[in-house]
Amino acid sequence: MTPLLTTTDLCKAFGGLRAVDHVDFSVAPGEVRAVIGPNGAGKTTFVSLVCGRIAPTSGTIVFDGRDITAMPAHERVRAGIAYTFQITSVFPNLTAFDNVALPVQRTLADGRGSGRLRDGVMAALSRTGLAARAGTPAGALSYGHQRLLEVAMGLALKPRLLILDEPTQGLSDGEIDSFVGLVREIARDATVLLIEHNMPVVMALADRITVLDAGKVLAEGTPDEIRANAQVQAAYLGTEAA
Ligand SMILES: Nc1ncnc2c1ncn2[C@@H]1O[C@H](COP(=O)(O)OP(=O)(O)OP(=O)(O)O)[C@@H](O)[C@H]1O
Repeated sequence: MTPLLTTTDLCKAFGGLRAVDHVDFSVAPGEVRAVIGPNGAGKTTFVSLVCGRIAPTSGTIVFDGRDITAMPAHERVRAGIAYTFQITSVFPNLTAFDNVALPVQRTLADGRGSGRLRDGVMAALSRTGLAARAGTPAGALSYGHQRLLEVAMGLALKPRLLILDEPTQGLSDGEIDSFVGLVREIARDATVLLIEHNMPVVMALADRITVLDAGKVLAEGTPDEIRANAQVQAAYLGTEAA
């Protein structure tokens, strides 16, 4: 199957530090791919290169058959890549509805119809379980709901590739369970790239896992293969995956 996303020999250096170091990476359409690794392994830098927030030092990125290495971030959004940030990035003074309306407007390039805008916003809020909170200012939502609102903002773009950077950080156990259900639902019509430290979430959701360590791909495989990989255990998993 033709991959949806491929990086070839992708590198990002910050001065002398190789944050992403010759990464060859490929994701099939429809896959949920987890990217794991110790703090500072280069996970956020890697997905920032994919979504265009930062430019690579060298290497290429191909999305859906197109070389997007030099494409500006906003065009990548239009091409179907959505990224939810590690740090809460909602506008606290706007309602949940208005936060989601911002990205929905981008998908309605012809600017037609407030009905379509409302439908698009409410669809994204409903999928994330936030429909009843449409009128609440985002800053008044719980932390967990603000994280879900970010996912709703990403979903509103109708992405083909949704990148979630540590989405369960700060969520309660109950919120994490609903989040796992939400990602399964999202994965029915989008490819998901998930950076996640919570190993039970990774093992529950990922079709395949890529392990980064010091900017390089240390291992790649199914959850079972990664769990059984001695090198990964030594570098990262420890007892967490037990
Ligand atoms: N803008 C920057 N300037 C300089 N160094 C940076 C910059 N961004 C990241 N780094 C460094 O690059 C390395 C990789 O960082 P990155 O945030 O990608 O790791 P990570 O795997 O996402 O870590 P974490 O799990 O802690 O979020 C780290 O050593 C970090 O300090």
